[in-house]
Amino acid sequence: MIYPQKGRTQQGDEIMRDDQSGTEQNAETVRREIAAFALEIGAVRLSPEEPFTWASGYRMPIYNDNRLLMRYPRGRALVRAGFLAHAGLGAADSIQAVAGTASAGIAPAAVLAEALGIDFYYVRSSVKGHGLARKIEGLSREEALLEKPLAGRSVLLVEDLISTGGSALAAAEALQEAGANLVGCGAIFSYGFDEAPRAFSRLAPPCPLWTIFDLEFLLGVAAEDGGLSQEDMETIRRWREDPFGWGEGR
Ligand SMILES: O=P(O)(O)OC[C@H]1O[C@H](OP(=O)(O)OP(=O)(O)O)[C@H](O)[C@@H]1O
Ligand SMILES: O=C(O)c1cc(=O)[nH]c(=O)[nH]1
Repeated sequence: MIYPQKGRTQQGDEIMRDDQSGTEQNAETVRREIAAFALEIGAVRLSPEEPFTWASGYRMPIYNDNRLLMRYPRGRALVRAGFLAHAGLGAADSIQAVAGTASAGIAPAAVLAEALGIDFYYVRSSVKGHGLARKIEGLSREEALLEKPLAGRSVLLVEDLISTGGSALAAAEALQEAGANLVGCGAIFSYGFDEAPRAFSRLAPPCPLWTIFDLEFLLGVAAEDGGLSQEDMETIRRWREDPFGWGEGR
């Protein structure tokens, strides 16, 4: 058997060594590396001529595919380190479980649950139409018998990406309805639109929303490292003038 050389995409050990420190400096280092890596592997794609349709239905010229980050050992190590470095996880001791949003939030949530050595669930966007007919998967036999299966459990929701925040909000509501004490929602990436915090402000009790990095930060890294072409930077600049109106009539 031929074993692959340990290239950049397979490195991870050195990131994992001190990813528990949770300092701002560490968070900043990981944020830089994850943004640079996302650009390097082509996770950020631009297609103004044939726009992407987002989950919210909007037509947009940009698509950030975090699933590609999860493909690589280095990407998984950076995601793990990014979550662990976040100040919101300073109270990690009080978190009893991580719940991922289906489907792209499942892998990062499982990676984090493993790193913290705690339980893992995932939340479907709708109740499954067959089998156990569940919306929240991973309930123990005992939990499944309860009307509020997650009553009293402190759960962190993990999403891969926040655009309007609608998908994460739906999962958060499902967890709260199941009785969970939702301690926060952490995502790998956010576009930084006002829509997401606005959507989350509807939650009662409130749930802090935070991300490892956002579009503004990614563009800063791209400008310094040349991770995006001038043409792509210009496309993004024009789109950002009116992101939700950009796709009208296209
Ligand atoms: O903030 P929002 O406007 O809700 O958009 C973000 C959501 O869109 C994507 O999921 P998608 O529905 O494409 O499904 P997938 O996770 O199964 O790929 C992404 O994984 C987020 O869940
Ligand atoms: O809003 C979305 O659906 C969306 C945007 C994006 O950039 N990447 C993604 O996976 N989903």
